[in-house]
Parts: sequence; C-alpha cells; structure tokens
Amino acid sequence: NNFYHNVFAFSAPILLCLYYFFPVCKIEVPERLTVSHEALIKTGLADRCISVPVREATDADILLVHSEEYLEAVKKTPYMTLEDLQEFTLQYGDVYFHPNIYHCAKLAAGAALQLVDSVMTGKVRNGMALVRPPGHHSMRSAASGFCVFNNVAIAAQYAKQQYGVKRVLIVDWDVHHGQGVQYCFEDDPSVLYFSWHRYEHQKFWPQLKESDYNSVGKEKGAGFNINVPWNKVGMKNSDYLSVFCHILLPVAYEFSPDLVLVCAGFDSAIGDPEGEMCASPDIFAHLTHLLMNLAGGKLCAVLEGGYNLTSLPQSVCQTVQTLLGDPAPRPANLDGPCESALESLHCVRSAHRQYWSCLKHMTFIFTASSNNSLLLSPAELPTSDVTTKRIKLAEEEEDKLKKVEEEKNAEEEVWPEPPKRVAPAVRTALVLPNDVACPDGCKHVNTSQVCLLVLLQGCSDVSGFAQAVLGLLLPLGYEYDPSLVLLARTPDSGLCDSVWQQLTGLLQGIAQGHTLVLMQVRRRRRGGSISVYLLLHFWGGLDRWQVF
Ligand SMILES: NCCCNCCCCCC(O)(O)C(F)(F)F
Ligand SMILES: [Zn+2]
Repeated sequence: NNFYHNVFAFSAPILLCLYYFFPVCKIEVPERLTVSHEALIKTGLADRCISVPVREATDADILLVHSEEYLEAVKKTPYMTLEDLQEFTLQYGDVYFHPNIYHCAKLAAGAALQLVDSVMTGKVRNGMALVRPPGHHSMRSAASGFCVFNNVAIAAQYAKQQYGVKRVLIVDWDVHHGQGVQYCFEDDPSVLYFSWHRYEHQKFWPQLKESDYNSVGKEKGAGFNINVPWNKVGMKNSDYLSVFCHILLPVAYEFSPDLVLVCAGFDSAIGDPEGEMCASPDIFAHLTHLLMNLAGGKLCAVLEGGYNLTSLPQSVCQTVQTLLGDPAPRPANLDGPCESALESLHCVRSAHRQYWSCLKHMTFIFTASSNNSLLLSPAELPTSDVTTKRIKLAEEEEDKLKKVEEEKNAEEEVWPEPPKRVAPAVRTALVLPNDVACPDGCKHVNTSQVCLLVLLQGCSDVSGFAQAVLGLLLPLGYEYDPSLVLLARTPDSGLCDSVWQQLTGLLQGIAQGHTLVLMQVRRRRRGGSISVYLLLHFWGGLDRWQVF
C-alpha cells in the first residue's frame, strides 16, 4: 500500500502538469464515433447502407476553401513537439492539435468528398459521413472550435467544380454557428447557407455579432445567408419545425438547389452539454425527411458536433433511418414555438423579406399568449411597441416558468427512447383494374385499399405552394398529428406534376407515412364532376384522420 501511495503521490503532479500544459478536449472524444457506429450496427441500419471508402482530401481539395499558408502550417503539425503543438494552437480559438490530427482532418474532408461523389454519380441516393474532426467553424486561414478543415464548405466547392452543380443548399442544424461556412460563401449566391445556433444575444460561443439574424450575406450573396439565433436554451421540437416550415423550406423551394449538404451536428438535441436544448432525437427524422424532398433527394449529411453519448447515437440513427426511406415517427407532442423562437423567426423573416418572394406576403402576428400554434396566423402586424411590450411580458412570464422548470429538473436530463419505426415490406399499393400490370415495387391490391383526398386549389407557383403547403398545410398537419393523410388530385386542381410530387413527398412526414392517394378514375359523360371511389384503408386503431 505504501508503495502505491508513493507512486501515485509522485506521478499525480506530473500528470496534472501535463494535463495543464497539454489540455485534452473533454467533449470532442473518439467515443462519439464508436457509439454512433455501434448503434447503427445494433439497429440493423448499417446493414441496409453501403459503406463508402474514405480517402484523404488532396491539397487541391483543401485549397478550394483554405489558403496555402494555412495548409502549409497545418502540414507541419505532425512533426511538432508537444510544446510546439501547444504553441501552434494558441493562435486559434478552442482547438486541440495532435500529431495525427492533420491526417484525420484530411480523412474527414475526404470522406465528405467521397459522399458527394457517390451521390452525384447516382451510386447512392443520399448518405451520411460520420467524421472527426468536425469542420464548420474552420476558416480560410484559421482553425476554430475543434475544426481544422471545413469539410462541408470543401464539399460544396467540390460539387460545383466537379459536377457543375449550380446551387448548393447547406443546412447547419448544429447548435453552434458555423461561422467558417458563412465567411466562405457570404458573397456567393450559388450557395445558400442556413444555420440556427445558440446565441443568447451574443453571450454564447463564438460570441460573434455576425452570427445574428441581420447577417444576410453581402454583395451578390445578399439574402443567401440565413442565421436563426436561439436567444434562450431549451428549444424544443416545435421551435425547430416552425423555423423549417416558416423560413427554411419556403426559401429552399424558391432557391431550388441541385444538392443539399447538411452540417449535421447533434449538439442541438436534448441532453447535450453544449446546446442545452430540449429537442428529442426523433426530430432529426423529420428535419431529414423535409430536406429529402429537395434537389431530387440528393442529400449529403456530414457529422459536426454532438457530445451526449446517448442522444448522439439516437439522433444519428433517426437521421440514417430516414435517409433509408423509412417513414418518420409520430412527432412528440408539438405545442407551438416559444416566444423567444417566434421573436427570432420574426426578425429573420423581416431581414430576408426583401430577398425572397415567399417571405414577402406572409405577415404574421405572434400572440403573447402561451397557446401558440405551429401555425402562424397571418394578420396585420400590430404596432411594434405593443408587440414588444407583450413579448417582454411573455418573456418575464416564461423566465419565471423556466426558473421553476430548471430547479425541478436540475438533475440529468432524461427522455424516452425514440419509438421503433417499422417500415412495411411493401410501401406502396396501387388500386388497378385486374388486367393492368402493376409497376415493380408496388403491390397490386384489389381489396378495399388506399385513397386520399386533398383538395388544394391553385397553389402551383412556388410562393403559393410555399404559403399553402409549407406555411399552412405542413405545420397544421404536424400539430394535428393524424393517423391518416388523404390526398386526391383532380385535373382542375391546377397542380403540376412536380408540385404534386412535392406534396406527396412532404406529407409522408406525417401520420408515419400513411399516405393514401386517389387519382382521377373516371369522368362522367358530358362533363360534370369525376366519379370518386373512396375506399378507406383501416388499420389498427385509426383514431384520427385528416381530409383537406
Ligand atoms: N471556451 C468556451 C467554450 C468553447 N466551446 C467550443 C465549442 C466548439 C463547438 C464545435 C461544434 O460542435 O460546433 C462542432 F460541430 F464544430 F464540433
Ligand atoms: Zn456544435
């Protein structure tokens, strides 16, 4: 015993001093990848994916975003002593360098490029790169926030250069602002960068003025940079969905990207020590689903942050399962965005109204009452002082509630395991006359099957579609949370094929994908309305269904 005491007593100071001089990052740890990968294997999702080999990004790849001097400096790090490495990191903020990080950073960027190749060549429809170190904070000539090379920014430039992609949408759902991506594309109208991030009126890292909603991009890129600051913690599923329905999706449809890249950071999920948000892991199934309807489904998700080793793998699995086409789970109880989120939403829309027609028309009031709904009721905007006072009042009210809430659950956050999502063997049924061959992948049924009714008059232009479907139908559908969605198309609905396709795609995010469609079957002689056969398909407890 004596011996051990002496040894420990002796070695402790040395360990402490090493730790002090050469700090090791406590949250950006290797286990983040191993637990995520293990979860994909355990859930059987890995078997349903093809694994794409990684490669090292070349100098040319890295120089698409970073400067020569920065690349040359990072190239030297493998040969540095620990002291030199420590010295090297002091010039940047919140970065940790290891002799092997240059190699890892090239693999992380190279992995993102391999994913872009696989998607752009049609080898796969979409995919996800699980990488370390992350990328979205790193800038042209500087590392930042655990990031060395900007994986997603390099991927965007690479897609434009190698595949002639005209428009790239980058969605950054990590809880930190990817300032590196913003700086890279802020004058570039071919890349639309959208980021929400914990901001708390510039009190939260990286504490930049340019992370606020009024940084909209510059010169030709004005309008192509969208920042949604979260000025409070505890944001929930409703807050995230509201911002998607009322800001990101309308603009994304108007932008009409050829490729969607996601800075898939999962520190915006519940339980994360950095984000301190309350959105459940299954929300990423909905966010992913909503983005999959863009760019013909060409979507590359690249891991950024995510530090809770329980919610991170859950969120990764929810994302991958949706990329595989499985229907999203029922959204957990949506009750409408909080005051602070609504205020941010309002600020972002006003800042971008001049750049996007879909934001021009919709004015909306955010009532200070607590029963907000996902649906923002269009109305004349009240005079600002009334609104501000009402918001202040609501915020004080909310802060009081939040204080109580915080006292209550000061202990470790807990949340239910995301629900099992069983995909039916055959996802599509067709009601066809017996003598008609059934397209492959569908199941021929002639019993009482699926028909849906949605009557949407004339919303075929983008801003009409944005308002009617994204700003009304979707939020309402999510909040109503039906077990069944009925869709029908009649020739006079004026819906062109692409709008119809978007509609059926988007609405599959509701009712766990139970989407029933009716096409016109027959027109009675001499005009008149079509003859409609509504054969209801009941399964289990069909407690609620939705007819538009
Ligand atoms: N000194 C105050 C705390 C600094 N905290 C640094 C947070 C870095 C976040 C990195 C990330 O999660 O955004 C990424 F996705 F890049 F990994
Ligand atoms: Zn982050």
